[in-house]
Amino acid sequence: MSPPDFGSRVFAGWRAAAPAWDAYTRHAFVEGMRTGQLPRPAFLHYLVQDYVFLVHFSRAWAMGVVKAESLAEMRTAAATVDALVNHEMRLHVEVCAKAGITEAALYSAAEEPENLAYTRYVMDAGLSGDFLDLMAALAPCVLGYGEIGARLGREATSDVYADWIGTYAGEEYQGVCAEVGGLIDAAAAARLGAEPERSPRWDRLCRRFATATRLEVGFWDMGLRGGA
Ligand SMILES: Cc1ncc(C[n+]2csc(CCO)c2C)c(N)n1
Repeated sequence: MSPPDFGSRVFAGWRAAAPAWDAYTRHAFVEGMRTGQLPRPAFLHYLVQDYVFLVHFSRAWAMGVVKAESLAEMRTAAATVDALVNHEMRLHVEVCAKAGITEAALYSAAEEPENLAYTRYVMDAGLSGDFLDLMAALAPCVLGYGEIGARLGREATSDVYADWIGTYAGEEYQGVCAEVGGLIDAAAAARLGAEPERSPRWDRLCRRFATATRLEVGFWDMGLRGGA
């Protein structure tokens, strides 16, 4: 079965040009969640780092509010900041609390280099570019988890990581992906015209997306290391 495009032609084009896409979405860490074989210490290490990741990722979406050039772009970016800081980090807080890790400990966790590299890369894409550059750096994260969640929702053979899988396989998150897919296509059309692939900016946007995808692979690698 071919992976979902979330209604976005631009995402489909960026994904096709990202050599590391399968290494990201079919990483051993993901496979470990699918089968339930992922060691718990690796998952917890990932989750603590991911909490800090989401703090900085929220800042990046807040930059989307700053860089927006329409009210629709501003609304989606502002709603995502709200969803992230007020709702989505709850999974992390609740799972970690059961393992005796407090939210204060999460907030002050030292960032692993792979984590630091990824979030600051995304921030820089927004700082040095426009809204669309920022979206190209954010897209692998948002839509990649949508793709991984949808597949694991169908293919998981264990319920050990059902909370995580359910978060991203669920209708609510799949709806977020469709919204972000629409936002990306509209943002590209507004800036690059009806055939974005023919724009002189296209290759650079593909490279941004491909780099963020490589950084996702590094993030999973870092997670696995935590189980050692
Ligand atoms: C390393 C890493 N990559 C992607 C995500 C997924 N993610 C990040 S923000 C968000 C909500 C919408 O922006 C989602 C689904 C993650 N948690 N950690």
